[in-house]
Order: sequence, then structure tokens, then C-alpha cells
Amino acid sequence: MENVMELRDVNLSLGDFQLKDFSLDVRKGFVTGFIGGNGVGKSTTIKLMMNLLQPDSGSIRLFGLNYKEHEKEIKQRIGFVYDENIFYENLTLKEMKEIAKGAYDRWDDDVFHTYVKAFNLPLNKQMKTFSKGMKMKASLAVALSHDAELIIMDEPTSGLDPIFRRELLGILHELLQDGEKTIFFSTHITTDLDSIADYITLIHDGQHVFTKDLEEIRDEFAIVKGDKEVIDRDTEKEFISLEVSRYGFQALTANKQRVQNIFGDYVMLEEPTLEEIMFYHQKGVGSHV
Ligand SMILES: Nc1ncnc2c1ncn2[C@@H]1O[C@H](COP(=O)(O)OP(=O)(O)OP(=O)(O)O)[C@@H](O)[C@H]1O
Repeated sequence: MENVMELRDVNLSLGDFQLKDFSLDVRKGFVTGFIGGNGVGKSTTIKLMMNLLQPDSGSIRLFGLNYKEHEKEIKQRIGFVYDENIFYENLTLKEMKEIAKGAYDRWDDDVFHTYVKAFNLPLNKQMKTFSKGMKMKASLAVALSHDAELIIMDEPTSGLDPIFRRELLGILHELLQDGEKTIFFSTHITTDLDSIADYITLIHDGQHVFTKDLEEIRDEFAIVKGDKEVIDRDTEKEFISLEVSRYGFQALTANKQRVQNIFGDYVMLEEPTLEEIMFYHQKGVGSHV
């Protein structure tokens, strides 16, 4: 399978925060959802992908190219959606479009105007009068109007109302039809991913935890519930994190089959949501409550 983006052993220190030996393959033609708690390094990773930050060590390649020699070519091929600081606040969307048109070789005015109309955006008002959601839509309209092969979005659905969020997912679905486009986006709204993501990448504490497709996630992970008597020093090692209360225990495993073999009928297995998978990873391996 072809990768559009490859991060290899990327390290970066930013104050107290460290991105550690971060490696990731982003597959061509698929949607990858990037999840993790607050402050775990999602935006930092996305900035590295966009060459807005440079790694202390490791390599980042997009379309097989590195930024050092091919920045212009790489940027032409990416549509970037970000809600802060990319627009000059005093410009109108129309003026902004002229700048984007000059920057992108494959800019398409018709496509841009179709999105502007669909998103109900004013062309002649200063962008500083736009709401957060309107800024996000404007950013999206620009990102989708230059025939980008890879769309990278940092929390595109934050600040959007549920109706537009749904519309956005529809637009992304449409974009994917020809199998040539790839979408990578971070989100806190994990339920958006159930309907659109092919792969999920989980980051925690500056480290890549996993990249798996939704089927693998369903096959491997389970919420395990049972009497606390079945938990001891050996068996607790089977869990990513474990909560024990007076009434019993609840835990997450990344190896459903093994847990089934060990505990048999003594436990109940349930399919976890992405939010639960995130929650338990955040609590930490071997943690107890
Ligand atoms: N320029 C900087 N200098 C120092 N620390 C920074 C800098 N930029 C980010 N950080 C720190 O790096 C960590 C990761 O931040 P990042 O924005 O990547 O997290 P995130 O996963 O996107 O979080 P959120 O979901 O809250 O947006 C945070 O602890 C943040 O305070």
C-alpha cells in the first residue's frame, strides 16, 4: 500500500513537552483520524507535517519528498485546514482568494465559488468579522480549491455546528471517491470518525500508541468487566488500564482473544468506543483506581 506521508523516529522538544521517536505511515486514498487528549502533541505533529516546525531528529517525507529540497512542490499538493492565524484578519475572503490563487498552480475559481456558496460565506466582509465556524469554513474552501492530493486538518470540526459537521463529513466522503485523495485530521469528536475514518492514529504523551483500521480495533480491543477476585498481580498485566471498585473491575485490553482464553466465563467483554480507548490509554498502562 502506498504511503503519502511517512514520519520516521521524529523527536522534538518544546519546553517541557517532547515528541518521542514518533513514526507514522499515512496511507494513500484513506482517511486517518488523529486522536488523543489535550496537550498530547497532535497540533505539534501536524505542524511538523506542514513544516511549520522542524524536528530535532528523524525524517518527514510527503509524497516521497523531503521539505528541505521540495517544500514548494509538497505545499502545492496539500490542502491545510486550521482555524487560527492563517488568514490576514483585515482582508476579505475575496482578497484572500486572490492570494491563494497566486500561490497554487492548480487553483480552480469555480470550485472555490461553489464552496463559498455552499458554505454561505460573504466574499466582501473582512475576515475579522467571521465567527470561528466561518473561519473554519473559509479555510476549508481554500484547502479544497487547488486540487490537493492530501488534506491535513487540525480539529476541523471544532467550532462547527452539528449540521455543518455532518455536511463536512459528506463533502469529505465525496472527495474520496476517486481513491486518489488522502485525508488526515485531528479531532476530539471521536463519533465523527465512526462514519468516515478508515484508520485511527492514537497519540499519547508525545508518543505514537497505534495506527489501526477500525476493524482491527474492533477485533483487538475490549472493555472487560468482572468480579475483582479474578484480578491479581499476574492477571492485571493483561490490561491497558484497570479500575477496581467495591463491586468489581472494569478494564481495557488490546488483546481480546487472550483475555477470553485466560478468564473465560468469569468476565464480560464489550466493544469499546474510540472515546473509551482514548480514556483508558490516558489513564495509563498498569494504572489503578
Ligand atoms: N512553542 C511551544 N513552546 C513550549 N511548549 C509548547 C509549544 N507549543 C506547544 N507546546 C506544548 O506542547 C504540548 C503539546 O501541545 P499540542 O498543541 O501539540 O497538543 P494537542 O494534542 O494538539 O492538544 P489540544 O488537543 O489541547 O489542542 C503542550 O503541553 C503544549 O503546552
